[in-house]
Amino acid sequence: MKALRLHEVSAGYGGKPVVHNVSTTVDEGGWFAIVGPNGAGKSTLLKAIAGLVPHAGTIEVHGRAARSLSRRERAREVGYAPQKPALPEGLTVTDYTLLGRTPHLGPLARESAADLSTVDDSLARLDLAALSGRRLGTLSGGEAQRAVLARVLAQQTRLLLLDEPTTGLDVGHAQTLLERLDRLRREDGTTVVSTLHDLTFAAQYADTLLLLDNGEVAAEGRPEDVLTSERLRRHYAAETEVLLTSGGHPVVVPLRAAPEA
Ligand SMILES: Nc1ncnc2c1ncn2[C@@H]1O[C@H](COP(=O)(O)OP(=O)(O)OP(=O)(O)O)[C@@H](O)[C@H]1O
Repeated sequence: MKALRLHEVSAGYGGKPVVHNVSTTVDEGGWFAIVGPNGAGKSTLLKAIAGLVPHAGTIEVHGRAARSLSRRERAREVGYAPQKPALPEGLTVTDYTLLGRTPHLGPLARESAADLSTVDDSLARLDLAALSGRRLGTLSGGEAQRAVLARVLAQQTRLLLLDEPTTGLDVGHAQTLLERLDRLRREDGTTVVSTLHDLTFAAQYADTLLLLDNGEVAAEGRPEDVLTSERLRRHYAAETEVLLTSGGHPVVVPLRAAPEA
């Protein structure tokens, strides 16, 4: 089964689409990265899939029309981590992560021992156990980013929508985070759909890239097929050289202009 199926999806704000006619499918257990220049519509497309922005066309999540899902049903199917989350500063990391269990709580809205154990597991997976009692307002940017992911992991959905999950992380923390997500994907069969600005990271982790420009699909396919210096010039106005790692993954190197004589 496909985790996600989009057919001629348009989405935008105030009735004005900024994403136009996107059709694609995402395999269950795959990692699908949406890339493209600033303002291309990447976040808007993710928000449309998460049900936060209205859309035209069809979005199916695990074979069910997204429009037909109640909020609670959707929250059990789809976990969404925004690029700029509004964090309640006074909540502890544990209490915030526990919010991820909300769609699973029974009528009395009391969390069970199993819910608490899921929270502990999510915190451990993101290396946050030592910070579990800290208030969100006291965390560094990278720690707060991990807390947001812990809440989404605690939601235990089969599909994760992650908007720039490595924003504000240094190369080591970004790599560790992407490795953790990759492990989750391999161990639990979770599907990851993420936007990623770092094309070299995107090429390392995603099996498919969707290149959006001006709200339209400019290219889609394997990273080594999508990332060409010609496309990066056309869609990003960037001069680059695309190298290959020994493992065959593209590496995008920005080139400095030749100094004027
Ligand atoms: N809430 C909003 N109301 C009106 N326009 C918006 C809103 N959010 C985004 N837009 C506009 O929609 C377009 C696409 O924005 P979006 O955030 O989806 O792009 P993006 O590809 O994620 O960009 P970036 O790489 O800069 O994060 C932009 O022109 C942006 O100004």
